Amino acid sequence: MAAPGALLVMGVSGSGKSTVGALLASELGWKFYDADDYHSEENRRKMGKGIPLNDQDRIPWLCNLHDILLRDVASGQHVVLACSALKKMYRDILTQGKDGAAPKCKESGREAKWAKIQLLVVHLSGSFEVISERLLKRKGHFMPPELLQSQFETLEPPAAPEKFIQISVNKNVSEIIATIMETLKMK
Ligand SMILES: Nc1ncnc2c1ncn2[C@@H]1O[C@H](COP(=O)(O)OP(=O)(O)O)[C@@H](O)[C@H]1O
Ligand SMILES: O=C(O)[C@H](O)[C@@H](O)[C@H](O)[C@H](O)COP(=O)(O)O
Repeated sequence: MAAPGALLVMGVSGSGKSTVGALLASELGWKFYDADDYHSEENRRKMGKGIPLNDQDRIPWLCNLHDILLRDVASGQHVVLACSALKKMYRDILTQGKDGAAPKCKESGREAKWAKIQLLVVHLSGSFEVISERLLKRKGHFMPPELLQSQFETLEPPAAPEKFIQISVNKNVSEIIATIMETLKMK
């Protein structure tokens, strides 16, 4: 795989995407996007009420993120995106835009350009017990811990041909960052 232009840090709520993604971007000098910041008010309200999002809620959000990434990567900017991206279809929308969401992504005509972009997926993986414990301690976040079960049910871990690495959330943040940096050096 050629050096990735974009890196997706994915996983269920509370797996450490925002923490790891922000630190990693700062270490690499890459631009950082946290997908949490791009949810509509409606999506936030829904999650806040303890109702899991469905495909319909997530597709426009993912298309918007795709458009943002496409614009950056096309201009030579390297990016780290922290995003749940729980299903394979969601990751396909992030990378290809059009696939699975043809009429909804504004930039869908440009996927030929995107096809050349290398995306490395970093899956932060852990047990329900460890992650729920972290969520119960986390303060000031709109996502209620009760939604974690549905996140695990929705999760489709990345698999070949996706370019991915899986890292255990049991490692501390520095170890996780070091593993990702090592992987990037080998690309
Ligand atoms: N590897 C880790 N080890 C211990 N605690 C972590 C680790 N990664 C994240 N945390 C903590 O777990 C909580 C959830 O992390 P966060 O980055 O908000 O996850 P996400 O963005 O996936 O929802 C935060 O309180 C964070 O400080
Ligand atoms: O796809 C979704 O259902 C949401 O994106 C969700 O997975 C995400 O986790 C929330 O944005 C909460 O934010 P945290 O992941 O930071 O808890």
